[in-house]
Amino acid sequence: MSKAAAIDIASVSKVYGATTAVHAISLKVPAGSYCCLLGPSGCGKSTTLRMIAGHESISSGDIRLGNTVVTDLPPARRGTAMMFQSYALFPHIDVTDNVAFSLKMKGVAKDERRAKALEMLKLVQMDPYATRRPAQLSGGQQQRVALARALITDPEALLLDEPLSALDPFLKIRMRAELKRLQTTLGITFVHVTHSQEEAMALADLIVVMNDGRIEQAAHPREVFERPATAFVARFMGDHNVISGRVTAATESGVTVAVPSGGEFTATGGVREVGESIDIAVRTDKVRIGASDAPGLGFTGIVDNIEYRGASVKLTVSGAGVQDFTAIVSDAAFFAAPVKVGDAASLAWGPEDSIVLGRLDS
Ligand SMILES: Nc1ncnc2c1ncn2[C@@H]1O[C@H](COP(=O)(O)OP(=O)(O)OP(=O)(O)O)[C@@H](O)[C@H]1O
Repeated sequence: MSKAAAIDIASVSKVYGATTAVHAISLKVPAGSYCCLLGPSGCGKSTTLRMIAGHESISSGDIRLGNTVVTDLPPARRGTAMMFQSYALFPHIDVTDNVAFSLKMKGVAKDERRAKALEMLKLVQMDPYATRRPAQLSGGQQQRVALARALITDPEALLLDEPLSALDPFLKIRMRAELKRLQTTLGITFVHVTHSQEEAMALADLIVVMNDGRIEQAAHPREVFERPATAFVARFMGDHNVISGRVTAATESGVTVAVPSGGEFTATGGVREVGESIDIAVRTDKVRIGASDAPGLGFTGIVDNIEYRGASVKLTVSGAGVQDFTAIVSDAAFFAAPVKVGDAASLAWGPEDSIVLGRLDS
């Protein structure tokens, strides 16, 4: 129905007085992709989105939408539409007029704009509510109206700032599926800001992990999960243990790392030099209880905590200079040889489950 545009962010910064909210980030979002900007509060994701939308000026760098440099264009001339966290519907007019509002601003005749609004309401399954006022709708319904209102301008890219954060957990999951369906149906580029890893994993085909105004990693969710680029990404995505230490041996295929007053661990990938301080990551779900059959791929420690999670059991073990190392094992594996808090336990993992994390250069 609409055409999708690629978004090219080239060395874009945002400075507010003494605060640099975004530090010279560069990112290419392919046309028609579902991109999630993910990161903790204050990392600069909303500022980045607002700069794409044109609601925030760009301190330096350029943004292109398709072949057009939009850096200095007003929001309405960029080919983007934005859906805000608070849906900001007009309370005194009905749903149809709310959706038709931007067409009214453009001088489109009443019948034509109401017909187009109804078409958009059908797209989000809200046509039965066309004559209601916003106050007569639930939060989820208001959100659908806000979506229809953003889509009526036929944007090449839809920008969404925490669109699901006001919804209850049940509705959140339903609307998540709706957003994905809409994006697939329309085929346009979506850029969605969220602080939820789960939401980003469920929706995106490009996750951009931000921290302190910089991009730590931009990749497909599977790659972000399987090959986190930095210790920040590994910790933020969860499900990884991060071990810090100094390189004592390095080959082309990997390293050995000594933990201060602790053990030595091996990890694959990432060319590193002896003496460097680095982080390695071990996936929590790849750890098993039992002695390691290779040096550097396990340790023995004391069990600090055990949480039963139904299909799995989460164990926290400290030893070999490593604190609160997490292992998630299947319930069958755990109950075959159960351990208690305070017991000594050996943990082990495979060579491919321990990887070298990169550094954040710059
Ligand atoms: N108008 C402003 N004036 C000064 N500083 C600002 C302004 N807007 C944002 N900032 C600062 O810029 C940084 C990034 O803010 P931003 O809103 O982009 O973060 P965020 O990742 O979207 O956070 P949240 O999830 O809390 O919305 C923060 O340190 C914030 O305090």
